[in-house]
Amino acid sequence: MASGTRRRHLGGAIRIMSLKFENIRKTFTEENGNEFVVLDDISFDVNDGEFVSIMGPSGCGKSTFLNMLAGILPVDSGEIWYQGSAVSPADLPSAYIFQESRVLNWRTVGENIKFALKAQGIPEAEHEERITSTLEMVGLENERDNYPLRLSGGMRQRVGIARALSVDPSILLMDEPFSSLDELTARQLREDVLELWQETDKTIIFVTHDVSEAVFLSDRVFFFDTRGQIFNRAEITHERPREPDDPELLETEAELMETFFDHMTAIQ
Ligand SMILES: Nc1ncnc2c1ncn2[C@@H]1O[C@H](COP(=O)(O)OP(=O)(O)OP(=O)(O)O)[C@@H](O)[C@H]1O
Repeated sequence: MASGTRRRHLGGAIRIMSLKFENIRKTFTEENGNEFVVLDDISFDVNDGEFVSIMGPSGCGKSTFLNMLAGILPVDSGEIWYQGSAVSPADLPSAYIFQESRVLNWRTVGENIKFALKAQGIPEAEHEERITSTLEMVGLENERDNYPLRLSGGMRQRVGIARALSVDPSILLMDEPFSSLDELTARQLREDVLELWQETDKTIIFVTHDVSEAVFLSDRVFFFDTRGQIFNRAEITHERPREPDDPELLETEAELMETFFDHMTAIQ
């Protein structure tokens, strides 16, 4: 993947708020009929081309939030604004990258991407170019005719990324995409995703429960708690490119973890 230069979104001259969530609320009903609140009054905005992470403990509603943005789950109440208009999730130009790549094992890598292109109604005439270019972007140009089960976990996740990129979404929704990979592979993929982000200028909303991953990747990190609220909005101002083991990044991680534990203890 080629390296690219990138404007800085935060603190730089260009800062366009494109996506806004207002008072998003979600409840589920338990088997006994009791309703419980998963997300309560979630409000934040995301700048065009920004990399934001949603961080929080297991069960705090991170995936639920992303699933609502993807239209997989209905939003109970609240509004989503995109480029100045109130929209429904179906109107968001987004693509989802799941924790498990969710590729179709009985189709080749190329066919998996074609499947996504057809599902999105992309004209047939564009398929060839899109398949070729997105496989090149993720370094899988030689695997087009291979089947996913013959690929490593990291490569399968790259197929998932290529499939998402192939429909050219403005917004990428990523739900713990590297959590099932070994740390070396995850590190490589984090760097590759950052390069792709820099080259393509996508807006990324990334869910993780790993604070070091959030700090390494993000412009801002929104911390959700078990009451379904945002309790910390952290701007990560470290220069890019970043090194995962940079002592300054580690210091930021430690500070955020302390804030996190203090808060979780306080609300227990
Ligand atoms: N469809 C559903 N029906 C009922 N309850 C649900 C449903 N989906 C999620 N939940 C519950 O909502 C809560 C939030 O789940 P969610 O998967 O969003 O959490 P999460 O923060 O992504 O957790 P993790 O990091 O473990 O993936 C959990 O208590 C979960 O059991």
